[in-house]
Amino acid sequence: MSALEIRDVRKSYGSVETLKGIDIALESGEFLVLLGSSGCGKSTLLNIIAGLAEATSGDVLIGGRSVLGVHPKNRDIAMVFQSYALYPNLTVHRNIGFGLEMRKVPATERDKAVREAAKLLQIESLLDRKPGQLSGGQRQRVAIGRALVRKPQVFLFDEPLSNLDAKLRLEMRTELKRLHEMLRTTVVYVTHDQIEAMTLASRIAVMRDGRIEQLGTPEEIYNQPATLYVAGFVGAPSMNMLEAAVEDGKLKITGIDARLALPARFAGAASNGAKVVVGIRPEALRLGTNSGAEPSLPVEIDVVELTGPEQVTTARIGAQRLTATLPPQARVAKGERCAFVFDEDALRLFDPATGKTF
Ligand SMILES: Nc1ncnc2c1ncn2[C@@H]1O[C@H](COP(=O)(O)OP(=O)(O)OP(=O)(O)O)[C@@H](O)[C@H]1O
Repeated sequence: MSALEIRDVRKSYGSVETLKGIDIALESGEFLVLLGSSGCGKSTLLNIIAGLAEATSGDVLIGGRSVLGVHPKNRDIAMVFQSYALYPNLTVHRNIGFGLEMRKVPATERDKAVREAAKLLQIESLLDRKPGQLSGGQRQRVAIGRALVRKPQVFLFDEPLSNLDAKLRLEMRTELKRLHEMLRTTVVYVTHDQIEAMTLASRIAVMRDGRIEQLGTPEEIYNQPATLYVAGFVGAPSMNMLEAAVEDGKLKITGIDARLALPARFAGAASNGAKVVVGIRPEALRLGTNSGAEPSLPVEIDVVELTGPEQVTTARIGAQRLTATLPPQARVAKGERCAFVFDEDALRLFDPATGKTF
């Protein structure tokens, strides 16, 4: 039995279909990240799971039970929002215990649960303060504490870190990962931050325009993107995409004479004459020579940006561009002609007509 199952969920606002048939089944303990750009329907889906919005059709099952029509507070879920929604006049202790207080949980039991959560979140010393006396990160911990004490079957997070500054975001991300590894509660987490998705998720659903474009482990999403959209969305700098065509069993990059061998794994899929998009990650490219010993692309260096751990190097290849993340000691200069080499395994091929991988 799945901990959470979403069956062909659709949602329309008037004549606009915001969710166009979403299917997901989560095992207990999974950490699912809904990843996608603004407006793709992530929050709508989360709100439908929470019971804050109603699906136009389809079903949501929590622990094998359909929760359609079930009030949010009876769904055995707890939600953490981007705006922490704490009660400013109540102490941290009462904020964390508020849900339990509403359910008439006796004070001693409540106190025990609050202290347990506070200990997990390392905010025991703050229990007597009011939210106004806390930093952003501490407030977010309180909001998480309030969800924790309910011991729900599923945690729902809606961009919980987006109000924090970069450093704190990173700390809280690690904290969330630690908490999940400890508690192993099923999580659905909405973000548009691909690093958050890659680091936290056991699986990522990349959403686009009301649909799931790809559902897979972070490793699958990164290494085997199913579509050009996914390939471009995950990874920074993003995957290089070169226009090319299949000619006599080779890949001819548009606008230059260079040809690459067509890897055997694509031989049956991409037919002669077919236009293709060649995908290759910036970190798969190295400086090398056009000796023919390994696949190589002739380039002219255009922009070199040292970020500290690497040099993000953008080069021209005909009228197209290629970005390589090179080690800081690589000697490259604007205007230089050289070759980027790579392992054949790193090459991805997409059909520009459908956007899908071959
Ligand atoms: N109550 C509503 N009435 C009408 N349209 C809505 C309503 N709520 C959401 N939408 C629309 O549905 C689409 C999906 O919105 P949703 O908030 O789910 O996207 P999102 O992926 O979470 O985006 P963001 O990252 O910006 O929050 C958007 O086009 C939005 O304008």
